Amino acid sequence: MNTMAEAIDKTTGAMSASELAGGIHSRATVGDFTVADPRMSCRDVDVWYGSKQAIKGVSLDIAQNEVLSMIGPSGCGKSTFLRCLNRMNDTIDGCRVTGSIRLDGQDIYDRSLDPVPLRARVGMVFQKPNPFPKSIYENVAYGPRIHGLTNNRTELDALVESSLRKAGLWEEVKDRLDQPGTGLSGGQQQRLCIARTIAVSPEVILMDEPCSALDPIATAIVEELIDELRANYSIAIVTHSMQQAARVSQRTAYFHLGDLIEVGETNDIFTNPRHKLTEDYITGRFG
Ligand SMILES: Nc1ncnc2c1ncn2[C@@H]1O[C@H](COP(=O)(O)OP(=O)(O)OP(=O)(O)O)[C@@H](O)[C@H]1O
Repeated sequence: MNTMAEAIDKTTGAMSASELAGGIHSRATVGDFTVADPRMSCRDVDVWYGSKQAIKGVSLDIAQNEVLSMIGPSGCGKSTFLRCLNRMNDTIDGCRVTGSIRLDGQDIYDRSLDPVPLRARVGMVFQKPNPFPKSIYENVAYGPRIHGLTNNRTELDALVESSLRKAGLWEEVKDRLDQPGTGLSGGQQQRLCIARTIAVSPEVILMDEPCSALDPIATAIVEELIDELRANYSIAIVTHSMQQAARVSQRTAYFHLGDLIEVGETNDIFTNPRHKLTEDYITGRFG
């Protein structure tokens, strides 16, 4: 719990009534967490694993056509917050999410909303490439098939091709579409997973340390791809690499012990952090 003096010191905006009354459970975020034209809007999001609070009152927008990176020391809640954005936390026993998360204005936690189509609209790419034990073609075709996105084999073939092209993998696999996805290199497998995500027409792509299992060359290819994908999607990426955050993202959010400490233009965060905790982290004094 912060002292009032600390809380005021860390606050750029007005303090809420509950904060003034001493009921502070989260640190106020430094920087503007809103954007003019949000694709996703999160407000006062708390996440609990049983009695342990992993995310504390986080508010954050994700813009159209931006890459937002989420950084912070291990255990600060980056992945937990990312998983809230497509209700992946629903699958974890004892995990409870409160607050509001909207996609194009729609509350994604509304009881009437089916999380399965939501996870097509807000797709996820994981740390370790996880192709299905099926052919390259089937890895990409699976989603469109279960979501009924195409009417016939010709349309499905075209969708598989366009998804693999957008993921920058088509030229490398077009002559072996019937071979197992698991037979590709790590970097190719990750691009296959990105193609699989793209195939179901997402609006947002969540990436949880997508390059941590890749070598530097495969990382560079995926980073280039992330930049290209921004033209069509909103992307939120969790990364341990500050260099990667600086290379791929336009805005950066710094988390610490479940709080969103600071958010702003990536360049500003890395060259002129406003919060001491952000500065300590990016200068390597912490984390
Ligand atoms: N399934 C779970 N059950 C209980 N606690 C969990 C679970 N997943 C995460 N936590 C806890 O929630 C907190 C935030 O974890 P999270 O994995 O979101 O952090 P992170 O910033 O992504 O960490 P890292 O960078 O190490 O991946 C940690 O204290 C973690 O131990």
